[in-house]
Amino acid sequence: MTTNENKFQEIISHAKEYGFVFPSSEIYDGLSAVYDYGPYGSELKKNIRDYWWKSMTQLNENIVGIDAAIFMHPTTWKASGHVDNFSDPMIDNRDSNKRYRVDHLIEGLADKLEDEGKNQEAEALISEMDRLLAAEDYAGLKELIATNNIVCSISGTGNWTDIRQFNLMFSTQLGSVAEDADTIYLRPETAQGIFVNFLNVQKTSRMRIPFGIAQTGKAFRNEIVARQFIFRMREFEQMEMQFFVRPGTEGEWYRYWKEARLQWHLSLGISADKYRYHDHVKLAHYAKEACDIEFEFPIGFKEVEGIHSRSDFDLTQHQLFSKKKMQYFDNDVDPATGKPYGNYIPYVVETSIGLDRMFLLILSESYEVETLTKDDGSTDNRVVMHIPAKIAPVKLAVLPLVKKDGLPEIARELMNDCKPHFRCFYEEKDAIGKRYRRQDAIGTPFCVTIDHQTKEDQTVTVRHRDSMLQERISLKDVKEMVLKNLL
Ligand SMILES: Nc1ncnc2c1ncn2[C@@H]1O[C@H](COP(=O)(O)OP(=O)(O)OP(=O)(O)O)[C@@H](O)[C@H]1O
Repeated sequence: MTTNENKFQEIISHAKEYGFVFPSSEIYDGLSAVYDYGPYGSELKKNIRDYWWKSMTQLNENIVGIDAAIFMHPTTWKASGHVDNFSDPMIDNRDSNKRYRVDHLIEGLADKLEDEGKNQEAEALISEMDRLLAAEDYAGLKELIATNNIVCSISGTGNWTDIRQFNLMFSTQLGSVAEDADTIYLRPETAQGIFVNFLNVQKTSRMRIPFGIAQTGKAFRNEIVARQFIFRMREFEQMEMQFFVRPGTEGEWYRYWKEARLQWHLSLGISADKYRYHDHVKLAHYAKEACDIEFEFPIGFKEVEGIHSRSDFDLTQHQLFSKKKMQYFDNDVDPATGKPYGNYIPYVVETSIGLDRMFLLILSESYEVETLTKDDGSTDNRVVMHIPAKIAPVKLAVLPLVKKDGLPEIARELMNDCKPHFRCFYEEKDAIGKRYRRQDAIGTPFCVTIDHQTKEDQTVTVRHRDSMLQERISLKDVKEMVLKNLL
């Protein structure tokens, strides 16, 4: 295992040990690529979702939110193209019976070439793969796998089947009697709930173009190669925003959101050199332009968010299949004609980020095993999660130094004062150093210790997670100090 793979495994263990993420139904040995979030994980996940929601809806007056159902009329998915097109080319190894996504198999070789410093060869391989995928040339792709001697990691052989398409949607039955029941799908993306509600939202919120609709919620994909922890799950959560614009302005809005979304990531204090854009060569069936924002996970640079210029594809399709007009009347005057722009189907620029992937990004970026040198020269390790304060599961730990002498009462009073404003944690048990370490491991940015001096001068010790520096501040200033750091 490489150092990075080790780090990834350590993060997975840490996430479980400290109540961030558990395998789903673990007592039955888990369910592949499905995970549950524990006490600290569910707080962190909620905080990331809230941070996204606020930045999209509260800070943009022209973006409103919705919360659409997971089940949708089955025709939705015919109109959107998912029934016919939402599939990945797959290939099976005849000796191990293991199934691979073709792009993952080829990317695996490209990663290996990059590790060996053969960057040009890796780039050539990826660009040839993109070309063949765009042309849907499956014989060509199989040939590419063969000429590059790509073998199955289990059997070690290149005994491959032909490449086939595999649809990723989960289906189920709506209705109680099997014969009458309709096949419906668990939504594979949240976007379609926005498109079918486009006019409901536009009319009720009296939005004028350009405007956006944001939504967070579960999506389901029967991923064939589901691995890498919460990076690729079968049930996951998306945070999507569809921005409706006048045709002809989509290029400028695409560039705007491409930049704005990267800035959102950087606003969490994550270093810019951990990010890069990946512009798509092979475009999805609806896209005019598309790119991914990639982050350097311990398993390499990978997509965390997609920005897609989707043209008027989705609304046009829904108009066609539902026979309901999906048009907008624009009474702004076109300077070229001197007349209103009139009726049209808006173009759409979408930003789509996986909440679980963003969660993994935060874990990967925050996790550190620090070696500390003690006064006597010996060393010790501390595991610390440098989670940005504004999304940390717990913001403040309140720790009376001892369980007596009136200190718990003062600590409880502070808890009661802070609790309504942010998540606090109270603990009396164990030596103070041990308590600090437990808070480091879940990423609590501030610990406050109430000691005997507090009774005399109303001051407390604040201990900062990242620097481990301690300072004495007035008891009455604690709440404001924390709040200031959450902005
Ligand atoms: N199986 C999954 N598990 C977790 N998150 C996912 C999964 N599929 C997609 N996402 C998240 O949703 C976002 C938007 O979905 P989109 O359809 O653009 O992904 P995608 O391009 O199909 O992803 P990938 O190429 O990794 O399969 C992705 O950037 C990712 O963060």
